[in-house]
Amino acid sequence: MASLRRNPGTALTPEWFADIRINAPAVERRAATLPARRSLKKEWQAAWLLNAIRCIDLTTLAGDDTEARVVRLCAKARHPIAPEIAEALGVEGLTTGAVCVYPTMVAAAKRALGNSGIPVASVATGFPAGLMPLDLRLAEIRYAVDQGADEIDIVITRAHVLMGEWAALYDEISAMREACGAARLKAILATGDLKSLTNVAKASHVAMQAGADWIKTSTGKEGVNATLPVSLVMVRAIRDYVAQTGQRVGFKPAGGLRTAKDALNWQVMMNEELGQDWLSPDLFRIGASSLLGDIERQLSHHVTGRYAAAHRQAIA
Ligand SMILES: O=C[C@H](O)COP(=O)(O)O
Repeated sequence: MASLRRNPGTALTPEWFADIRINAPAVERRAATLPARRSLKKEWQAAWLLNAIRCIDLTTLAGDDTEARVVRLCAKARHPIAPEIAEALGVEGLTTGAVCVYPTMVAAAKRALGNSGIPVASVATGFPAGLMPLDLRLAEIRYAVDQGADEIDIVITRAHVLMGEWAALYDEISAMREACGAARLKAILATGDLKSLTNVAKASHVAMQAGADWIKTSTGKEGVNATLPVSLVMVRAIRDYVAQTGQRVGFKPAGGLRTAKDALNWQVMMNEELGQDWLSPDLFRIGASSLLGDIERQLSHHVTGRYAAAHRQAIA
């Protein structure tokens, strides 16, 4: 079995990020060109949307989550588009990139996904705020892994970023990575809480130096979650890290990606900033709970020429 990509991390190396100053207006101008700059040809749009589906971490992270809802979510992850649409598009075996749930739902997801090969991601470390003693946060990671989680989406202590306590941030993420064992780690930066794009860039570097396998924008619970400007800053930090270490790190925008157009925009950015390799589930995931519905609607229209009136069974 091919070994999964891991980021070994480095020693904390402040000189690689201490002098970063992000020119926010310039980033915002560049991000604003993405949706307009590249109108994908119609026949290519379907292919890009299918690619987005295989990169989705299909997510339910709600206080009223039930095992039944998780079972329905996993069924959707295994068969994300209607059979007749898949057949018309000549697609077989399409699944989402992963399923993302709370720790106590991991076992149900593992059972429901069976031998599909779809990874289960679990949030942990006191999601979404992370304000718990470190030993309890590490215990939660170990619990999720013991339940069968293949990936752990951790949240960082935002105060470490806001106070510039980079060693403390590095140490906590390193400890979390160790607690993950064989499970891969996604570091949620909660960028909507970080006050500046410069802080987002620095936190991205520290998370990668501490061994994060992906860096992720948001929990989906902040006031502002994934945006194209923030994503641009994070993927450029990844580009710097690859140049500094030769190690590849994945990117996961999460929170508020709802439309097929969002899926196209983020993929155009990934392709233009990092290259085609970053359009694979190993290096790109979209954390989303409702995006798949709009992609399905667009694919159905692509095949039939009309929008499905009553959309397929909702998950929730
Ligand atoms: O990580 C996943 C996010 O919580 C999903 O956010 P969403 O419900 O806005 O798609």
